[in-house]
Amino acid sequence: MSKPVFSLKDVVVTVGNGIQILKSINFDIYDGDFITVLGTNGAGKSTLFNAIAGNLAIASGEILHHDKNIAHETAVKRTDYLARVFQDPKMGTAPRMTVAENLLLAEKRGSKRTLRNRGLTQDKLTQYADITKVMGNNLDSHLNTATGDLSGGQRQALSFLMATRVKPELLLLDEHTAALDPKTSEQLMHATNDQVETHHLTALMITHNLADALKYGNRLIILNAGNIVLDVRDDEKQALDESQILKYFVS
Ligand SMILES: Nc1ncnc2c1ncn2[C@@H]1O[C@H](COP(=O)(O)OP(=O)(O)OP(=O)(O)O)[C@@H](O)[C@H]1O
Repeated sequence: MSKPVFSLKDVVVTVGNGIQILKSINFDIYDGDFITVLGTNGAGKSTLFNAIAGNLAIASGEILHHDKNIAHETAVKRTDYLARVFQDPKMGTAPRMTVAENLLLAEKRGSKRTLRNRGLTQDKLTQYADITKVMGNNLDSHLNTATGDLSGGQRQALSFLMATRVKPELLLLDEHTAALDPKTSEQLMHATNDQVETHHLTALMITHNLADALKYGNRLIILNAGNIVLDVRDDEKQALDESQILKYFVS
């Protein structure tokens, strides 16, 4: 196996009273891994994402990005190579800007973000119509619509496209379909999987949907009480069923 893109080495996160909410987490993320992340409420899934993204300081350990320890890099610096989509459709998009303007802004990830030179040429609009169309939810008809006027599903699809407009080395999907109705959620999940496969994205996806966690991705991680209690890939993951997974959901 090639070298990992990211490695977590003995990562510990504590809160004020010294309680460890992540306890010596170790795992490697390889190029093209699509890892579904499960665990009970309070298991530490969001904390893990916050630690990787730099929104939460780690107490000890290392987070390596191509062998460089980034544990002390700011969250903003880490957006040069990481992107995240949140559960809340209101996060990740600017509500008063149009869909096209948000996509243009997303192209500036890693460089200074400004819309001074808006650059929304006809070519760009055609390109944006193509990339939004593949999400399959009519977002392509709303390129000039203010983002705040979109449905939750369209807004999440836009957040996804923005997070991947400049291909991140790691995409963090933080229950990104959880706030949507079942049909819209399933539709976005399909589109997500298509995009991950088409663009060979490397992604971690938190979900409480066991069926999705089993169906999608090449690898599955289960967290419990701040520990990784299961980390399986490929055939071993394929062989799992929901009842086997539920055994790891102990509180
Ligand atoms: N800043 C904080 N201060 C104190 N406790 C915290 C803090 N952040 C998280 N915790 C606690 O750490 C534990 C892990 O929380 P976390 O949000 O990572 O869990 P989770 O697996 O994402 O849960 P959920 O599925 O409910 O979103 C919880 O017990 C939570 O209360």
